[in-house]
Formats: sequence, C-alpha cells, structure tokens
Amino acid sequence: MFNIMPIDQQFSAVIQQKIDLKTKPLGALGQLESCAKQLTLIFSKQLDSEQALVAFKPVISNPSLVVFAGDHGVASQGVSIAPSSVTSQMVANFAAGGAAINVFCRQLGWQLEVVDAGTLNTSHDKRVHNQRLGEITAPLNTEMAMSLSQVEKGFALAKQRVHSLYEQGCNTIAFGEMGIGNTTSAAALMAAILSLPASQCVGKGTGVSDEVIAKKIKVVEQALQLHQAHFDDPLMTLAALGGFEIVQITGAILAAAELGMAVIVDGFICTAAALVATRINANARDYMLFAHASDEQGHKAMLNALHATPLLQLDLRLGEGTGAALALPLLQASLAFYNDMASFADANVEQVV
Ligand SMILES: Cc1cc2ncn([C@H]3O[C@H](COP(=O)(O)O)[C@@H](O)[C@H]3O)c2cc1C
Ligand SMILES: O=C(O)c1cccnc1
Repeated sequence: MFNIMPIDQQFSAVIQQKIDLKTKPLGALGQLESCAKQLTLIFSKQLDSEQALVAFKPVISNPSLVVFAGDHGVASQGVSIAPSSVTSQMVANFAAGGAAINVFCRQLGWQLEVVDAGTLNTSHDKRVHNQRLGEITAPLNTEMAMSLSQVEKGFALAKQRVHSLYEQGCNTIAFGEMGIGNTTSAAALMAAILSLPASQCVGKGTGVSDEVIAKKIKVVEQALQLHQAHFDDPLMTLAALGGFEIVQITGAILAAAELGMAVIVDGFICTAAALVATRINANARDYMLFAHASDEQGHKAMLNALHATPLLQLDLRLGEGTGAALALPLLQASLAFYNDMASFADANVEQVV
C-alpha cells in the first residue's frame, strides 16, 4: 500500500565525518548531531556521489503542520474532563487563530492547516479542510470504532493533503490532533500493539481524576478483550480502536515517508499513530524525528518501543502538535551547525578528535 524506501545509509559515514571535523569536541553537540545526520540523510536521497554530499547544504523548506480533529464515541463513557462538543469548538478556535498551536506556528514559522477528520459539528469555515469520515466514532469498548473502509478513505484523504503540501515545496511535516477522548483511543492502540496491560498505557489525558483513570483503564481493558482477534492486523486494529484523526495522522505519516519528507512526531497521540504506521511499513521509522516526551503516562514506553530519543522534555500534555512545533528551532539549529560551522582545517584549530 505504501512504497517507502529505507534511508540509504551509504553516506552515513561521510556525514558523521563532516560532523566530527567541526571545531568542537567529538559528540559535544549531543542530540543535535544525530538530528543533523538524520535530516541530512533524509534530504540527500537524490545525491549519488560522495562529492555531491560533501557540498550539500540541507535546509528545512516550507515546514508545515497539519492539525486533524476527530470525535470519539468513547468520550460518552466519561473518560475526559471535557464533552465532545469541545472538539468542534476548538476547530473553530484553530481556524480563527487563537489556540496554542496557532500561536507557536506563527511565532516559529510553520504553515498551519486544519482538517476536520470527522467531528460532531461540520465546520463550514473555508480555512478548515473537510476530510470527514463521519460525525463521531462508535465507543471502542462496545463496537468497532469505525469500519475498514473508513480507515482506507482516511488514508486516501490524508495522502492528498500531504501531497498538496509536498507540491508546495514542503520537506518537513508535523501533525497535531484534537479530539476529546483521544488519549483513551491512543492508550488502547498502544496496549494492543505493544501487548501491554491497559494500566501501563492509560494516563491522565486532559487532567482527569484518579477515579476517572480507573474508569479509563476498565474501558481500555474491555476494548482489548473485545477486539483482540484483530491485533495482528494494524489496519483492523485502527478500525477497532482508532479515531478519525488518528487514522488520518497514520496515513499522513506513511504518505510523507513515501515522499521522503522528514516527519516530526508530537506527543502521546501522534506517537500512537506513528507506532501503528511502523507496523504497516517499518521503513517509515527512518523518516521520523521525535519532538518531545509528553507528560502522559505511557509515552516513554511507546518512545522506547520505537527506539526514539525525544528532543524536548517540557511536561507538555496538550497535543495539537505543540511539542512538534516547538522543536523546529532545534532542527534548524542542527542544520545550521552542519552547514555553516567551521571545520578544524577551515579555522586552523588543532584537531581534538
Ligand atoms: C480546551 C481543550 C483544548 C485542547 N487541545 C488539545 N487537547 C487535548 O486533549 C484531548 C485529549 O485528552 P482526553 O483524552 O482527556 O480528552 C485531545 O483533544 C487533545 O488534543 C485539548 C483538550 C481541551 C479540553
Ligand atoms: O501528549 C499528548 O499528545 C497529549 C497528552 C494529553 C492530552 N492531549 C495530548
């Protein structure tokens, strides 16, 4: 379904040498070094000689962040601090430019798009892309959240969105989400895919009480019991436990990886989508950079399962793509040092490697 090339590691040693010859102790730029290396490998895929690579100056162009919104039937089980109506209200807030993600995107230079992936109130705002798969998913603890054909339709729509940004010159893409109840859906996906107990995957989401956490765990346990026959098939797992926005983020990650874009992964919910994406096509992992460690219980275990070291630890637990947005200056700094920092030879500094 997705033709994703693994990143060609043939130039990895050349890139590492260029980093190691910069005027600094070996490895002293820490995670910025691995970040520069991964971005350079992603962006140099058309180059076919070592000389071309040495001269190559990778840059992030037209960074774009797409927020997908979807409503979750499981919210009716009382697993969030907010009612489902807040999802559509936040879509209007995104369109009007007033949410946290709008502020960070404006400040940091991301182009922001808003997608209604399926919410209770259809947005008629021209600034919102209509990619609706329905009004709300079915409660995942009693039914399949959606059908397989809704998952497939979501993938197709997400792919179109990513292709349109790619055609505008975007090489770096991030995703955000809005959907009351979606930490329950993401926790269920995590538990199903990593074969972990619900209690290790469920967290406080919007900030629910300990009683509500206990209820969330029960709901996820019911869902795992009900749908377990599907868990060897990632698409069916998405249909059983996902949300309209999570499905489209999964499809968008795969489409972006297929195009060779860098994919910046946000917090708990987006990482659950990234985890599903790797189960559909393992090569997608090569294109992912992980922005931050969320405060949501369970995020660390998911990051570990993906062998991911996040760039930031800010105790964020908002979603919307906020953590991904905040990582952009670090990604840009990593390429700035890679492209512009003097080597020992350039600066006549005694080599200390
Ligand atoms: C006003 C408001 C704005 C938000 N922006 C993101 N979320 C975040 O909270 C939700 C997930 O948490 P839970 O599973 O506990 O419902 C998602 O919508 C997520 O994006 C918000 C939540 C609220 C209430
Ligand atoms: O980490 C996240 O993405 C997150 C955590 C809590 C609530 N919403 C999103």
